[in-house]
Amino acid sequence: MAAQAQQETALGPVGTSAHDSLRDREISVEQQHLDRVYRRLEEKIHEAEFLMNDAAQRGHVGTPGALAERDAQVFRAGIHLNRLNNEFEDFLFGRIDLLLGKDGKKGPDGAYTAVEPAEGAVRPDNTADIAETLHIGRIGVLDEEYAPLVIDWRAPAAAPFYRSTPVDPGRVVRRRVIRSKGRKVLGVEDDLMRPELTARLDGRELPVIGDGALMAALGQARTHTMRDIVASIQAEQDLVIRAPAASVTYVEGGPGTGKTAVALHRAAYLLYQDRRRYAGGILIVSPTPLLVAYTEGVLPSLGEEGQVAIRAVGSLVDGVQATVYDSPSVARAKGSYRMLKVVRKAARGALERGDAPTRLRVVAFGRRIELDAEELERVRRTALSGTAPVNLLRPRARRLLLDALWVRSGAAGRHTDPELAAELRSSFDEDILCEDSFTEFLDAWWPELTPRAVLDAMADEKRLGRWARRILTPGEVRKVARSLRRDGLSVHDVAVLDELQAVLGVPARPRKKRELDPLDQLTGLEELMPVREESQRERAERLAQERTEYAHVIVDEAQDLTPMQWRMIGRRGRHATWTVVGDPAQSSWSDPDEAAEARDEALGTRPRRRFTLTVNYRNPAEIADLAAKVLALAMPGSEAPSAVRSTGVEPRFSIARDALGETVRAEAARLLDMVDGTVGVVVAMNRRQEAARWLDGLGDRVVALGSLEAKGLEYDATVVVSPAEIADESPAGLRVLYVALTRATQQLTVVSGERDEPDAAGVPDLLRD
Ligand SMILES: Nc1ncnc2c1ncn2[C@@H]1O[C@H](COP(=O)(O)OP(=O)(O)OP(=O)(O)O)[C@@H](O)[C@H]1O
Repeated sequence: MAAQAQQETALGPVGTSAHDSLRDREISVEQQHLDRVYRRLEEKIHEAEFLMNDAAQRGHVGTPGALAERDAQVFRAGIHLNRLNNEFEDFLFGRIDLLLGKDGKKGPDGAYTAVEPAEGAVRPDNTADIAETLHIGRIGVLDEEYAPLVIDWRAPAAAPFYRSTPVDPGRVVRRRVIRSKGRKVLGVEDDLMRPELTARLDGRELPVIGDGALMAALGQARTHTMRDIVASIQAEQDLVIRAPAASVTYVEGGPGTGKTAVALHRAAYLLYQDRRRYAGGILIVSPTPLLVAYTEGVLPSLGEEGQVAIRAVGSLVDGVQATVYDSPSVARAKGSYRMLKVVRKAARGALERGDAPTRLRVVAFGRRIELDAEELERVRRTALSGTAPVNLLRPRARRLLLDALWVRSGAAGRHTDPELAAELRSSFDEDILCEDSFTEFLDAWWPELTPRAVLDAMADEKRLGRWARRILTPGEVRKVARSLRRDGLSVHDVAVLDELQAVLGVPARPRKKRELDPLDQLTGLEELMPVREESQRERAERLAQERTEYAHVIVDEAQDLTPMQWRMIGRRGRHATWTVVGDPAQSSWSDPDEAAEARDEALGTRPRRRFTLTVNYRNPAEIADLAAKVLALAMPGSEAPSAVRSTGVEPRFSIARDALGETVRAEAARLLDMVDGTVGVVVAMNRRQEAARWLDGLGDRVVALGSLEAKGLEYDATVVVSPAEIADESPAGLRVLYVALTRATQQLTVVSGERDEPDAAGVPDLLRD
């Protein structure tokens, strides 16, 4: 608003056409710049292609030095081409006009580095000249003279674009967001950071267009994929994105404060800062596959393909994609620290199978020797003592069996001479080891256990009962065993599988010799080479398969992780730096203290850098105010973030008398007519399938979601079905309801059933004052 006022004062009263012509003129100024940028990009693409061809022509032979140089050249050109060829929707999106800086120093990107204006940059009569104009884009582009045509948004010189505010403007006079599609500039929106100044650029007064980019961005209709926020990152968010990578960056903030967006932009920023280091991989852990699908396009739109693996917590183990949810009580048993104890017992106990041999018979020195069940049991117990991974104990078990057979053979006391005794023993062992029956026995009696096989063994209620004695209640044992007999793994089973993998261990196998390209060895750069044919998802999957640990781990919706899940993620970041984002008020986990302990164990003693995000960019105030009522019940005393805008549209309440499905369908259809984008219908988890049927035929702008699946997502409009059902689903139900109520960017309808005890206006008990 300040910007508009300034514009009108500067130009005098203006009619619409004057207004439009000023806007058109400014658009054409930016268009000229964008044309120049594209001309330069084309030159760079030709250059990169030339370099690639030139390098290829140098062939595969040469001195190691020449080959290394060739490879490095191909690498650089490849990265470049990959970036340049990326069709960015709005390649160039920002501009700042700056006062003269304190010193005349330039940074590596060709821009002046000073944050504060030089003395005298503003004259006593509050006039000033613009000394520098910087354009900000998704990647940096230099002109022929190495002057910056576009500054990469992650470069230090771009920071004032995000950090500058009218309260603390630094050198920035005007901040402009440029909207473009392909090569065409469509619009500009300006914010004036120093409204008190009359600033001149090339002798003309600096014009100001529009009333700010943030509101324009927030008002846009939502699709099923998240957009980047690169053109409108706010100052408090920028501090998080650019925080140093070291140790743990811990970010809290209520719904809609941009935690997910910030986490994704931070991944892109870290790669920009230190690409080599993060070639070790960045892992982003997301709560659901729906949120992975929703966010997965953001990094490519920021110019980052590969290097970052975004994975749902149910897909962290290779080859597994769990989407099934356990009932709250089963989830609680499987996710808690108690399960760790059960898993450790199961991993050892799984060797005792009904079909395992109970007698070992061998022939050595021409005699038959036998170990009975009791003896075998004793050997097994001795072998299993301690905590070493079960699969690595097979050689120890074999040795103990040989010892027991040796004792049983009676040959032990035959020689007093130690050398002769040792020789005799070694030929005894050899005799047995080359017998097929011994190896067959060992394979059956001490097989290599897979996590899956042990999990299957846990599905047997009797066996699980033994392993979980005094750890789980009999009721829990029954329910957990039953859940494991169902088809398909649950999200919580995945952490159990991963723990089993750690407890069982993988025995060393003879290594297959990999055929190496000698160039790989020379440079080690093959990991960094962009492979253009691969999509982000394919590359992430490939990288994840190759990797068990990452250089940086970003955890989104961290408040939901169970202790077992923290352990699983912790194993992937033992040497990593971390960014952890979450909101305790949205936690669907019933025991936050236990989860906090597991989190602290995963993060170790690394120092924490804490940030809080305070502004809700998603919900209009009308929806945020309603959700705040549930927050007050779920977490009394905690503060809701303040909504940045208001739409004047109050949430709507509707009562479904006997026809829940029909009412929900009608409300969803109504919202589809009112908004351009998406509609989400959030129901209690056990109504998921039913709800999908209610919406049959309404088109793909509307989706039905279980309450736990709504996590992190957003829609133009939402229908929240029976708050009471959602709240009663689990001990964390009120917090889950808070999540459900905070998904809409424009409109919210609450449908109540009988259980909600709605008043005459349809407002359910839980949402009344
Ligand atoms: N600076 C910004 N400019 C424009 N849009 C923004 C900005 N910050 C956040 N948003 C938008 O606000 C919405 C909420 O952001 P995001 O999903 O990252 O929030 P969140 O804190 O993760 O929310 P939740 O905790 O509810 O999952 C998104 O649509 C995001 O694009």
